[in-house]
Amino acid sequence: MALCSIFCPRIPVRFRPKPISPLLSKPLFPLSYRVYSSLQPTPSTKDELGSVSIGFLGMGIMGSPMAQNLLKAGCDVTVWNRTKSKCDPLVGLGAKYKSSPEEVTATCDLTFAMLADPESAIDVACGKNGAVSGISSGKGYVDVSTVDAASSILISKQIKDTGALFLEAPVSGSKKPAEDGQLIFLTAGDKLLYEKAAPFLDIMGKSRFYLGDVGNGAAMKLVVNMIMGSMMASFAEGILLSQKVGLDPNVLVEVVSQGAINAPMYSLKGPSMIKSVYPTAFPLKHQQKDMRLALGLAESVSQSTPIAAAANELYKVAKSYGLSDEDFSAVIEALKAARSQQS
Ligand SMILES: NC(=O)C1=CN([C@@H]2O[C@H](COP(=O)(O)OP(=O)(O)OC[C@H]3O[C@@H](n4cnc5c(N)ncnc54)[C@H](OP(=O)(O)O)[C@@H]3O)[C@@H](O)[C@H]2O)C=CC1
Ligand SMILES: O=CCCC(=O)O
Repeated sequence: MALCSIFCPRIPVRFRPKPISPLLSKPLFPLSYRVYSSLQPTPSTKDELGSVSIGFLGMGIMGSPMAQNLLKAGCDVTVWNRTKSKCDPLVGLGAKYKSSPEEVTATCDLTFAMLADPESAIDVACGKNGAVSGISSGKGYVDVSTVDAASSILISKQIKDTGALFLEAPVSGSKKPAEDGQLIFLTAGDKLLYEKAAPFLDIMGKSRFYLGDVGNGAAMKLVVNMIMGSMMASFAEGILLSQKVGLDPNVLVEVVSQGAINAPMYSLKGPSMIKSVYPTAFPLKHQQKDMRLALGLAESVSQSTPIAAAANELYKVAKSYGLSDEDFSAVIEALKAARSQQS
């Protein structure tokens, strides 16, 4: 297929009609699948999909279900995780296992990485026995971790120095959307790799945005999560205030859910927050990391973000209370402690 076809205009994902059913909304072989790479024929059948060997690094809350969806769709998946035991369920489902990121990229055409933070994303890509050591020209590396732009650019440079292609593709959506293949990919980097990875992104997600140069996907993700972190902190304040003035916080959640400020997050997390339980979907430590990185982004362009700065302090307090691995909705505990200290 001619390379120029990669740049043929097509309907941006965000302008596509709303899906009628999950099956209809997620065809296994979307139109974009026709555009693959200059190096390989265009896959168009399930067998051809399985002929691209996929690597997946990081079997955490997000990485495991994402890799599982690729397996379920018939992909040839090889997994690696720092803590090896987390690969066992995937191997049980048919995944192959390699003992280092280097071995994964050496054997796979296209490798995804879903790691905790900038430090781990850089180490897994660029460290000893890292992805860079095994990757080579004709292959691709897609980092779906949430990191800052500088870290992503560093990883991109090292991957591209080998002749391989790089795409950053952090995701919006949490544990359940990851399980349901309903993530939103915020991609940037090599356009050719974006097209090459598209059918696989479409297995794991419901939409994807291509945002241009490496760093733009990271920045978009951080802005989105900065908003989310502030929303959650504000919601936590509201729940506690409603209780303190004698209102039923469950009714507050219901009222919020019917109005213009409704967000699925409130109905999803509110009832458990009221019961002081925080089943982890998005770990609080990662939300605080994202607030910190978003504040750094804001500082780099002298943008004032006082609301996010205040919310970040609450996540830091919650972390100091040992709530790092709880869901980020546990930020409410930081406000409870402040309240009990005052009274
Ligand atoms: N959970 C969520 O709702 C969402 C999370 N994200 C982002 O996705 C990324 C992953 O999140 P999530 O799956 O929830 O996180 P988890 O904490 O569940 O998983 C983190 C992964 O990173 C690995 N890891 C951590 N430190 C290192 C290291 N030093 N070297 C090698 N591997 C390491 C962990 O390995 P090990 O098992 O050995 O600890 C694990 O595989 C984060 O960037 C997060 O911000 C994005 C959207 C939603
Ligand atoms: O980074 C985590 C995002 C969680 C979400 O989008 O629901």
